[in-house]
Amino acid sequence: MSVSVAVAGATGRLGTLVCEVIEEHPEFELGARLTSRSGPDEGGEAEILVDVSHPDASPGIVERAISRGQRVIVGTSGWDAERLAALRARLAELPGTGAIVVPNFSLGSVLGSTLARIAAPFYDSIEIVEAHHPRKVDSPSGTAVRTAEQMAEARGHRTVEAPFPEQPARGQLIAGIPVHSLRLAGVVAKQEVHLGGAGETLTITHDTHSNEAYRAGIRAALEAVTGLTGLTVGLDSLLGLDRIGAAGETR
Ligand SMILES: NC(=O)C1=CN([C@@H]2O[C@H](COP(=O)(O)OP(=O)(O)OC[C@H]3O[C@@H](n4cnc5c(N)ncnc54)[C@H](OP(=O)(O)O)[C@@H]3O)[C@@H](O)[C@H]2O)C=CC1
Ligand SMILES: O=C(O)C1=N[C@H](C(=O)O)C[C@H](O)C1
Repeated sequence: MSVSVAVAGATGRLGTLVCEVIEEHPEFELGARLTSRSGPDEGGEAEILVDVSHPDASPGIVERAISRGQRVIVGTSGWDAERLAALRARLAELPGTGAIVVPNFSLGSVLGSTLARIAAPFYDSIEIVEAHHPRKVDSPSGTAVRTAEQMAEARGHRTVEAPFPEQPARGQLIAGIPVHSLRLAGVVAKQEVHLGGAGETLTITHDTHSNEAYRAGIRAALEAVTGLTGLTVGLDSLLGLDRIGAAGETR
């Protein structure tokens, strides 16, 4: 018997792809296509809820889903460290529940952020530039926020060079790291992490050329979520990337 999945944000760019992945997968069936006009109880009978809606709506959608016992996959942006901490605490109050928040379903993006995390302790000069299509509703991107937070943590929150409160054109500080956002026709999604040291720079760039980049990650999250309890952030642990570069890791 197939597992029923409800999709919040089903009419959107990402939601359309999520519905396609579910419909093509032999183990899942699309239980509900939810939009901004759906009622709070719609889709409640599904075993899994995928939220790919809007950063402002996402916390409410996720709270309703976990409180009725659904496994949850979140692809919506806006889940910064503060929101993640609140969700982790909430899941701990509801034993047996589980959610995975995936800032970026693309393999290359996850690898790029992992490389940035590994490099972060070795440089004191770090900036992130992200570019997206002009219809993106938020900035900076969820991926850039997550990358900055992971890099800051890897640095033990040691500050980067040149704080600049009086110079807004130098970017928005996220976890102490300047982040710059571009919104440009012709772009799908791009992130550059720039690191500077004595006599050298290192740039880690990832380009998303089409939403096809998200397909495999969506499938991986769907296949994993029923077996997860508590909060999982990113595809890192599903890909075995979370331990690479961590203290004590030798591979
Ligand atoms: N994790 C990842 O890899 C990726 C994440 N994203 C993120 O996914 C989210 C959606 O992006 P995208 O598909 O481009 O956005 P779209 O604007 O194309 O679609 C948004 C969807 O959410 C619904 N929606 C909008 N507002 C609300 C609301 N208040 N309550 C419930 N549903 C609502 C819309 O319904 P309606 O049709 O009624 O307006 C629509 O179905 C963004 O946060 C984006 O950053 C995007 C790509 C990849
Ligand atoms: O809105 C988008 O398009 C994307 N949003 C996510 C983000 O905010 O990081 C993921 C990806 O960059 C595409």
